[in-house]
Amino acid sequence: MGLNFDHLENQVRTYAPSDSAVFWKTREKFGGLSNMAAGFPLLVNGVKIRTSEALYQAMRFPTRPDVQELILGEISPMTAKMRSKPFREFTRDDWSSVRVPIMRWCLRLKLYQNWEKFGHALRETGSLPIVEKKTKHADFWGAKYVEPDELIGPNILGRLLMELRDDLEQMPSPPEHLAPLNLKQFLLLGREIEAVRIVQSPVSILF
Ligand SMILES: Nc1nc(O)c(N)c(N[C@@H]2O[C@H](COP(=O)(O)O)[C@@H](O)[C@H]2O)n1
Repeated sequence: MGLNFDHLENQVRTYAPSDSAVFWKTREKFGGLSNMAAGFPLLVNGVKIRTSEALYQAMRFPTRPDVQELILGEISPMTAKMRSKPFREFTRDDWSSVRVPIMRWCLRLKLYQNWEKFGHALRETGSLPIVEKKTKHADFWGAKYVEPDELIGPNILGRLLMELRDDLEQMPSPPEHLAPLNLKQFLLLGREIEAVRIVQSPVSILF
């Protein structure tokens, strides 16, 4: 089941935090679900990538391998995100319509290349709604507290994670490859992204 892509930012949802798997800080409960969580390395076109956040931010700039390199070179995922900010005018022009499939692809890769660890993080949520908590704005990816017992927002990241959790239930093992997205300029460091071979990638091997 996929998300309906029409005006996603208007598709606001309401969640009861006490009955949800709410995450924000990476060291807190369910923190492994955050794109900012360390310890879920990725390998794309032979390029080592520390976090799904760094990969997602790099994908904004397919025609700027120099910017991608700066983002991927950052050790902290938050700094990788901050690195992208001065260059946002160079974001691919179709970003608002491709960012959700790109995020979905990043999350799939995070699961397939970190099968046990990320699979466990997803399963640990049981059947609870998954919600990324926002402290200031209920921006596109998360939801924010409006009352102590009410989180409201589009929560697109949480919804993609729930979709992935549903898919995981049907998958006894990771696939051998993750297909690239059928997008123009799906590039990493100047090379078209190919089908990603799924390697299990403990941090100690990669970094
Ligand atoms: N500012 C911030 N701090 C965190 O700890 C976060 N988890 C997030 N959210 C993540 O930011 C990514 C999208 O950022 P943009 O839409 O490019 O601004 C995405 O991974 C969110 O989950 N933000």
